[in-house]
Amino acid sequence: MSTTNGTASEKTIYLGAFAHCTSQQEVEICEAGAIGVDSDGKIAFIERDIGDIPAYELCERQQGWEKAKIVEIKDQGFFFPGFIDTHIHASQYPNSGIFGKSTLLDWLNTYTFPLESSFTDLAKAQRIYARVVNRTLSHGTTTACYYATVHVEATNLLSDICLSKGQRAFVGRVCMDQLSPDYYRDESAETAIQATEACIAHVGKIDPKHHLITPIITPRFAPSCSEGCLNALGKLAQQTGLPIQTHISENKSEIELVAEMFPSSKSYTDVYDKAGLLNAKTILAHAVHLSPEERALIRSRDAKISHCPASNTALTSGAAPVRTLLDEGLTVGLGTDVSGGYSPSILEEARQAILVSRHVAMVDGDAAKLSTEEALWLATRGGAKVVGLESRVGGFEVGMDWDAQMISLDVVSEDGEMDEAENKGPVDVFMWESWSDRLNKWFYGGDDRNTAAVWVKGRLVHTTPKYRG
Ligand SMILES: Nc1nc2[nH]cnc2c(=O)[nH]1
Ligand SMILES: [Zn+2]
Repeated sequence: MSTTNGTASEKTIYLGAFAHCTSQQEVEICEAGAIGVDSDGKIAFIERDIGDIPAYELCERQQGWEKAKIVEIKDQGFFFPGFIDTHIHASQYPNSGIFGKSTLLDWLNTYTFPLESSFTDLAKAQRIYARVVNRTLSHGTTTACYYATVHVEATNLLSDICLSKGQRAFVGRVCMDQLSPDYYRDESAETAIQATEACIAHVGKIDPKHHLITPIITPRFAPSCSEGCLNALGKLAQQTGLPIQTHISENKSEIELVAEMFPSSKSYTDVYDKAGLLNAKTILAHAVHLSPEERALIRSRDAKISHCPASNTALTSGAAPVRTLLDEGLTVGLGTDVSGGYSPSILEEARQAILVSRHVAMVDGDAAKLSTEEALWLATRGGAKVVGLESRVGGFEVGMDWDAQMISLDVVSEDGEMDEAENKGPVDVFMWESWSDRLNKWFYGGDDRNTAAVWVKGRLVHTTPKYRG
């Protein structure tokens, strides 16, 4: 069950344990915390050790907070920052898990283009987009970078749905004027630009200051865009200052194709750079097979990378060298890449990042291994940097927005029996675990049953029966 509170938030104090990343290697866990969130959704104060002070006393201690609402973690759980999905195709959600043994280029033709082309049907778009936003919220995703389709009306609908359900979103109308089948492509570079401008104008009407929704310029990937289209989108990005998202260096056949199609460019990365599409607001998904020169170019432009390990494994694209990317100073976040990736969960993606890093380590050595802390950092602070919101979301600090999830863990009964009446989560706590153990048990074993409630900018956007606010 999911209920939402569409009203403006009231002053609220969140009581109980909380955890968040304080650096790429460190998670701070406070066992008895109190976080005050003002009616504008911003964190006003954080107390790290309230001991057993009763809630009413805490309210009286903070001037102006006497009448604050209290939301308390009553069982074994903790507050955690909302997840940031830096790369997800909302339109492909119905195909999650359906990819067989395909690889990128045949997967696009077999599964993806037929589904995306059907978004002329607005009733279908409404149903799918409502579901994917509900589903990602239920997994704790408070910010998502969405690819929609080429269709203006359906893309605008996705923006409307994110706004009404309260999810922070970057919404991209997909541009593709060559190579895809006739039934699914932009007629020309000019129509691709006009359609993109129409989607930007729509967001300008529903959320003019981009409080929650931001349009994002979206050339699908180099092979599906003519040079004219890439150049025009680069110009549009420069004129509007809007962010850009695209795919890069995902699959070896794709890279060969780019080399054939753009012979005057030095590399895949150079294609985007020449078109003015490589800057500090560019999000490049995959980045599996980049050369050292390409990584240096990306770094010099301060462009960002969305690591999509589940998709890279499912489509046999390769294992991205995340340790190398991080060591070279590139900014990295996580992307589910639904439906190249099979899951809408960033927690699952973080686990996959760890497992893929183990496979890289089996070839390149132990230094490639990511830790739980690093994967959680990629899922929160790293993602926030990728989308340019690192001062607002991704952690708990005074002045940041309350984009958060309440994680709830179940305690095993004395006799070990399961109470079938309750919708128990998959993580069992025996009460001998340290807080770090609990965090790891959630990380490796948890799912959306453990996400009791979710807030964006202080607004409650998802709850389960486990939430007792
Ligand atoms: N994973 C993935 N790669 C792409 N490259 C171009 N389009 C796509 C897509 O939809 N998914
Ligand atoms: Zn993708």
